Amino acid sequence: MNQSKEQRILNFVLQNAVRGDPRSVMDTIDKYCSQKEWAMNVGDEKGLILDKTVEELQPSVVLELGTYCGYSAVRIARLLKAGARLLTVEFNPEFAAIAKQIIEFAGVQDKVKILEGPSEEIIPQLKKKYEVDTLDFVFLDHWKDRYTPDTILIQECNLLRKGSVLLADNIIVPGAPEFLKYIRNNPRFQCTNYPSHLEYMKVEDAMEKAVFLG
Ligand SMILES: CCc1ncnc2c1ncn2[C@@H]1O[C@H](/C=C/CNC(=O)c2cc(-c3ccc(F)cc3)cc(O)c2O)[C@@H](O)[C@H]1O
Ligand SMILES: [Mg+2]
Repeated sequence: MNQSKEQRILNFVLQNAVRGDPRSVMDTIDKYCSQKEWAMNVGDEKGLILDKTVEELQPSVVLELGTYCGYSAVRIARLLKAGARLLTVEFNPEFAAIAKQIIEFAGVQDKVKILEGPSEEIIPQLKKKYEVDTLDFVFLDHWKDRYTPDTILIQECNLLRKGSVLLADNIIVPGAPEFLKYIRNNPRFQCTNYPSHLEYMKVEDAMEKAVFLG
């Protein structure tokens, strides 16, 4: 049975990155996906916006929706302070297995927990099953039509506090028009747009940051 693209990305990391070095894992994935096979990692340009948001916030509890191969999980986890943790949600078992190996190879596994399943099932379990009080930071990068229902569900589950930050990828491409309308018209969020480019391409994309006002 021939390999998947994600399996090829994993193999390229195992053969070319430096074990225990998150930066080398990120650079190796970016190299493969810009030179060999495009893949939907947040990439190094939008990744910088993600880095700055995490560094500014110094979050203790982070939720990521859409692990995929674990590129942004490594990106986020490498910046987390001692004791801080990233919960990342992925419902495709093959992608979860690949992400687990990439996260472990990067050496950030102690800060990351992959929660396998659909976000609408996982989010209501965060408080009781995963001992979350509130989320300091949420990175949305899963199916774009799930951004809005999951943002509503996160609020219904009382998982946000004054100052919690949401950061959404792909505001232009593939686009999340319904989310943008929802979040920008919601008085409980203060929004900022960050123009950038689609990972590994010269196509325009953007990220949207939304601070919960409580
Ligand atoms: C049920 C809720 C739910 N629960 C748990 N896990 C879930 C989930 N919904 C999805 N997942 C997982 O998340 C990842 C999906 C991510 C979806 N991302 C894009 O579609 C995307 C596309 C482009 C692009 C493609 C083609 C182009 F031409 C241009 C741009 C660029 C980007 O940066 C992109 O993020 C996968 O691992 C899913 O298994
Ligand atoms: Mg994305």
